[in-house]
Amino acid sequence: MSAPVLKIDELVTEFTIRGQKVPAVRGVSLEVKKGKTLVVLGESGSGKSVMLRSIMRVLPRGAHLSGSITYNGDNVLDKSEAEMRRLRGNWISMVFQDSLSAMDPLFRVGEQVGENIREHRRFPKTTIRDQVIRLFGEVGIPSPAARTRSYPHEMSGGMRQRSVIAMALSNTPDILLADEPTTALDVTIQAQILSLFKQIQREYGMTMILVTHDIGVAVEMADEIAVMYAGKVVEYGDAKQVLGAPAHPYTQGLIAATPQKGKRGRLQVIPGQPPAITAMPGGCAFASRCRYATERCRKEMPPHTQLAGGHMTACYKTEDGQALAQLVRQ
Ligand SMILES: Nc1ncnc2c1ncn2[C@@H]1O[C@H](COP(=O)(O)OP(=O)(O)OP(=O)(O)O)[C@@H](O)[C@H]1O
Repeated sequence: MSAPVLKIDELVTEFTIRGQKVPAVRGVSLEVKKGKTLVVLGESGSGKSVMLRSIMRVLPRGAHLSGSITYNGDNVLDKSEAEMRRLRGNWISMVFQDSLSAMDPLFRVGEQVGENIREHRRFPKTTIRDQVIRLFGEVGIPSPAARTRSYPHEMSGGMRQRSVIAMALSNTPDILLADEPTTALDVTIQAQILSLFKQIQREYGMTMILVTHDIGVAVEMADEIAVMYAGKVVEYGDAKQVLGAPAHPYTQGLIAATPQKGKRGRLQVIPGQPPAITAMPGGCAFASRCRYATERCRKEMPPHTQLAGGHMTACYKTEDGQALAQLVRQ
């Protein structure tokens, strides 16, 4: 089995809200293997983006990080800001949902991609220009040489997202972090961008962490899946296991709420809302929405239970289920 390229251990990310430290990420441990895609799945507000931004250390002032994020044997959290600048956009790159705000409206897109190369490499101007044109061609932008001279607002959403991807790839990073990279795009463009990611991954052997709330994207892209709820990973494992035999009631609910090909009938929406980070309950944060919840779930946070094949879940139902299975076997 290949070693993890990136390993996150007990990551806690806190914000200061009205003078109080409030965690948005509450002890996340994850790893991603070379050339593989880890999809982080969960509803809005579950802490997916904050977790991804914690890896890059691009968080608002006052945010506090603890735990460890190991990349190339070093803890990213121990690096100086100068070391982080060398890492960002060079070894680890990020693509955000909103391509318009990812680009400066005042500069031509080609210049912005070129600038990202110049920041990290001492290449002559003409080499950089050629590289930008090559990158634009690679990400499927038609007439790449002409397009490098466009301003962001002159491009369609899909083309602009392609140029953001070109920027993220410009220094052939080891790891690409993508935060809802297709959410703002219409369905056909979404499919094109996802297949572009796959193609790039094959060609560059790149490792990816992709954040999404869309199970369809997870089905399409994931080697492994981490399901996040209220700042914690509640289920983690091989994509086929997590999607095919979801163990956590939240994952089961997410899947039941997703339209499936060839299946008719009403979708089962998960009732209620996730708790706000300022009002986190003591036990399992999903308990108030879970039809299996017991008193114990409301009082104590269930520990991680290992299932077969590295599949993990944090739910007393599974733990009790396993205990029952053991009793039956005895
Ligand atoms: N700068 C901040 N200050 C205070 N709270 C924040 C800050 N940024 C994010 N949060 C809170 O942290 C929680 C997690 O947010 P996050 O953006 O990671 O969720 P998400 O799962 O990525 O959802 P979405 O898909 O809506 O972005 C939310 O409750 C959010 O309000």
